[in-house]
Amino acid sequence: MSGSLLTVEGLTVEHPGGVRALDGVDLHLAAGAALVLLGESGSGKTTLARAVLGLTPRTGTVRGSIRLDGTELLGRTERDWTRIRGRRIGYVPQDPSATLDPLRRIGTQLAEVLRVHGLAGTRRAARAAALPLLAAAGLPDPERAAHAHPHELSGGLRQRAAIALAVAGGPELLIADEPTTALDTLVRARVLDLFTALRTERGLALLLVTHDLAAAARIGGTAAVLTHGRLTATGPAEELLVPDPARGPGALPQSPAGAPGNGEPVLLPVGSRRKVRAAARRDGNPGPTPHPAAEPLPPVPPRESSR
Ligand SMILES: Nc1ncnc2c1ncn2[C@@H]1O[C@H](COP(=O)(O)OP(=O)(O)OP(=O)(O)O)[C@@H](O)[C@H]1O
Repeated sequence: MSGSLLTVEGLTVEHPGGVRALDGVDLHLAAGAALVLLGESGSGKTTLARAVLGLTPRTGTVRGSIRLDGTELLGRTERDWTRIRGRRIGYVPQDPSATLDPLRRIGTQLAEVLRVHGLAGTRRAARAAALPLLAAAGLPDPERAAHAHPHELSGGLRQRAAIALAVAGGPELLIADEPTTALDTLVRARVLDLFTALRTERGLALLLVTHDLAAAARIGGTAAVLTHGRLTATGPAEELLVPDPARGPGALPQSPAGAPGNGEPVLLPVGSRRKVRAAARRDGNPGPTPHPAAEPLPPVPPRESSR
């Protein structure tokens, strides 16, 4: 597919014990675009994100193709991956402590990424370059954040620091795996908006893994649904996620299932939205199975403070 930055074709991943976590998955993500990967627990979302990062466990088997800008990623050596991860593909995990070293200052960690990828010649230049990165990630006081150890920041700011680390190498693709699950509602909205800002300002493509439909709606772009390792729906987020008419235009999707406006978002198979909504109006048919409830996210909130 022309214009595709990430192309996944026929991706099948088997874990030991014959667990087929992914089964013939095809996905495309254009440069600068957003793809939200939805699915219930165990549907294979993390397996897919990890496969794109070259992190499938050695005991697993991977078949198919994963191409970044036309270059095959499957079968790369660990040495190749050290140049791809961080530099071409950034990664934001659910828990920022998975990428932030608790014993080192955040500025030092950012400076190291910049130097490893040849983006700053000297330690001093790297430390100076870390500050605009922290500012771009929405840290209100970049100097303070650079001098802080991770535990000195609030959860939301720590996740922002992890995002700064993920984009420090100037990747074209950012993979975020449930990056807001551990955050409270307000902070969650701010961090999601940061991903959108990074896309528009830096042209980053975003692959967001989540089971949170409100988060998916806030990110927009294309949504893809995994069910037991297979892709069961894909299309524009606004087509797959049903907005609640009772809440007015621009409101986050709410489920018409059972009781309209009951606070539960709902995901519809591609092409069925009109049919299902008509049926729901006609006879109270609950329609498709709702995904786990997600709190509605607030509109553009102010920035969080340092602590
Ligand atoms: N290392 C592993 N060894 C064996 N089975 C695994 C391994 N990792 C994942 N699985 C299995 O693969 C399937 C998909 O798991 P995966 O973690 O990708 O799902 P998920 O959609 O990300 O779930 P969650 O939302 O709970 O994180 C599950 O059945 C899981 O138990």
